[in-house]
Amino acid sequence: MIQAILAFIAGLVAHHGFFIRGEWHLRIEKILATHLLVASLLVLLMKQNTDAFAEVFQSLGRIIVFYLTSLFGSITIYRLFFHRLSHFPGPKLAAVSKLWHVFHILDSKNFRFMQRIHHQYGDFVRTGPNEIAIFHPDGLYALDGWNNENSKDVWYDLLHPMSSAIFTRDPQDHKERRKPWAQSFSRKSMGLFHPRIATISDKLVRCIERHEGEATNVCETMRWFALDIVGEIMFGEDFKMLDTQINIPFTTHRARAIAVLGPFADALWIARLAFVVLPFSPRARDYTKTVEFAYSQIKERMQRGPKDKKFDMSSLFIEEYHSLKSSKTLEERNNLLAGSVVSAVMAGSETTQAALIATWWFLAKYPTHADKIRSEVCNIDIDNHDALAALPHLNGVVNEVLRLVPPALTGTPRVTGPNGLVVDGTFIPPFTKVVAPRYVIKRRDSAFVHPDEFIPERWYSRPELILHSRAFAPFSYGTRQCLGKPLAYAELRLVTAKLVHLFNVRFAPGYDEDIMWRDMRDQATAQPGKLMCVFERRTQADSTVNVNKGT
Ligand code: HEM
Repeated sequence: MIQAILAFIAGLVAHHGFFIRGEWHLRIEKILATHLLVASLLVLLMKQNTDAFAEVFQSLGRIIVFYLTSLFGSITIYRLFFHRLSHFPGPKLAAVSKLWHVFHILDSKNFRFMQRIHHQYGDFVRTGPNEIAIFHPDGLYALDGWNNENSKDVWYDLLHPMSSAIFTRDPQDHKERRKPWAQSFSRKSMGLFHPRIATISDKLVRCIERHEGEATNVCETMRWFALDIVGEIMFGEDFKMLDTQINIPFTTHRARAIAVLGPFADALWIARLAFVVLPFSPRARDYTKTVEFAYSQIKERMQRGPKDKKFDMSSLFIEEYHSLKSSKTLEERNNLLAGSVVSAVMAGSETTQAALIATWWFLAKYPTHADKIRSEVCNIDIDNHDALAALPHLNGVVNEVLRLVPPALTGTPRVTGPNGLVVDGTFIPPFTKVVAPRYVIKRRDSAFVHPDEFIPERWYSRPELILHSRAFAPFSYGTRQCLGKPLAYAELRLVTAKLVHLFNVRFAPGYDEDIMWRDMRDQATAQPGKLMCVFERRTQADSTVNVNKGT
């Protein structure tokens, strides 16, 4: 009996003395080890009083049951009735444990799940024990707008111990780490990159021409393009995927590694626990291989120097690596270098790839928009980025795609500052995890008229269809906004303009156009489902038809 009482008290102490305070996701190994150690000590102690192992393990089992009952009982009661978020609406089980959310998004469809939650519970919903999802159109600005006090959530320890501008949670470090990225995408650097992006877009054209008139796997082709661009910009040399039309092994490892993020991104400790317990599991190996690939590329680049003396992002990361020699250890610098490369490869390809796939879905579905772009590009130099940036319909299409399929579908969680956060009169207490699900917010009818419809004109000739411009923000706001935005826009404009100019596009015969939506996964970035299209080279006659139609 005394054992049971002590175990019960230990459960209460563990909750109120430890788990209720601070962050534990990075100490999961220690928590596990400590519990195993205590259990072993208990076995040794009990073994002194009896020789019967069965009796010892029976007692241990009883202690564990009492300990866990009191620990989780205390957690449940506290979270349901005494937590400062208990007055927010939301599913009761979500308030008790994040596992409830994880269970509902095992299919990696968090963006759809969040939409259902919003419809059921409104603008501010408790989606986790210490988490509020903000669906109000002001949500994105409230999280990242200028002068906000919010910080990055534990999600950003995803690559720990690796780090980068994207993943560092320390505001001062973040400021410093942004510098090489900002320089990479400055006007001057972009001026050097534009001709190289144009060269790779020509490779894309040739790649599509090889399958002209046949069904093209758009997801695969756009993945090759996006990764070849990253290779070129990052290392001064593309991965030759458009040339060979073969996936490098990295793509498979990466796809399997990020699949873990679909259900577990918001419960990072589960993924960490699984990696600790099963370090040789296929998923853990995929993650390791993904990181190893990125690291091997940068090490090779360090040894060989810049390719043909071309400027690349690596030169800035390598410069940063050397400049930190006196302030960081070798291990820290290696972790920063590897983290920066992994971040660049992921952020630079997964996002644009998703937007490009969605672009071809919309243009195959609504060919009149392709015609409108054609009429804009027929008299300009398509490789001239400034000229493309000035075309209203082209940019309307790009923005409308980013609105309806934001490459960061949900994500970018924050923690409110010491003064909490007020959004539309609702006070969210200090140190609460907050998330503003992009996909849902961008489809709110209080933000956009006919929110589910594809209307590129809203971005130039029909501004009355935008009710709440702050709900857009596909690249986020403020000091944490996307640094790759100039590169992303350059790719999206150029590929859309060039392919539309040269090809007619339609869905492949027999292709079910719902598949891209139905199979879309939310794995930190959007992973659209399969898209099969036919690209047919345009002839002079096509152009004449369009001119006659006045498109
Ligand atoms: C359509 C394409 C893209 C979209 C929609 C997009 C979106 C975003 C968003 C929403 C964030 C904020 C993330 C957060 O707070 O955690 C972000 C950050 C970032 N993105 Fe992008 N991105 C795109 C392309 C790119 C590209 C091509 C690169 C460069 C290789 C890039 C580099 C970055 C970096 C470095 C950050 C971190 C900024 C910071 O925290 O200071 N992105 N992006």
